[in-house]
Amino acid sequence: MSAVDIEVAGLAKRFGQVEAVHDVTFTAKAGQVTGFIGANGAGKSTTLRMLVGLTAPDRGSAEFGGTPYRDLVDPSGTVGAVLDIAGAHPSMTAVGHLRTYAALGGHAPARVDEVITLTGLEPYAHRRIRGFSTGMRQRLALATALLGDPDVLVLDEPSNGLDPAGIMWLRLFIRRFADAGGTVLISSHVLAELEQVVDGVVLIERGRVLWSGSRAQLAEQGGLEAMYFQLATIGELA
Ligand SMILES: Nc1ncnc2c1ncn2[C@@H]1O[C@H](COP(=O)(O)OP(=O)(O)OP(=O)(O)O)[C@@H](O)[C@H]1O
Repeated sequence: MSAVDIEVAGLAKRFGQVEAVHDVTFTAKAGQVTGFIGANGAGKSTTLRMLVGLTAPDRGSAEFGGTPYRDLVDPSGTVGAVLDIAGAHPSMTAVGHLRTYAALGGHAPARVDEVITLTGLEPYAHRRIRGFSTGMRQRLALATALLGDPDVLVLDEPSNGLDPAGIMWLRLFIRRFADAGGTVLISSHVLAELEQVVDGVVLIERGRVLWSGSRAQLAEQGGLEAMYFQLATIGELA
């Protein structure tokens, strides 16, 4: 695994009257899990989509190891993103879906079995996606993102729909990924769940970074929940 930091500088995006992302700057370091937190509508998904070129920013930049996503030589080998779990065709099986994406991405067919094992999809591998629960879809989306054996994972609310065992499994998975040198940027509303796994946190509110810091700095603030409610309230009043 190569060490690839994510560097975001001055990102901004407006949709008509809505300033979804006003000015977002932060770094997510290799070997660390960085939590990206904020209220509904704070601008998390828009920021993550701009990182991987799905939404064009009005201003600012996002780079992976110094290179914007669009200029990466091996995009799927550098960044795996789980941003939207609705994309799989309902009549395909999980294996069929992964084989298609492996072929499209030029990945070895054997990688399909590897990602199925990595994400615990074996029991559902030959079932049609139509009947998948949200948790199964999350695992399939993660498996798809892992096909290229990326150095970086960008995950938007990946624990939505996962049962308690699934949440525990995901936490262990991303911890191991970061401990092996990978970079993880993960958004969530569920503060308690993130607190267990993050090395650092970026808090956004109304499209601006309100606070960012390490796990140790977070502890000085009394933990994630205390910091969040203190600062998010200040942000609302400002
Ligand atoms: N394609 C779009 N067109 C118009 N407005 C949009 C679009 N995408 C996002 N927005 C608006 O931009 C703001 C930020 O949305 P975004 O989805 O980035 O927030 P979020 O922090 O991910 O929220 P949530 O936690 O609810 O997913 C919201 O006001 C949203 O309604």
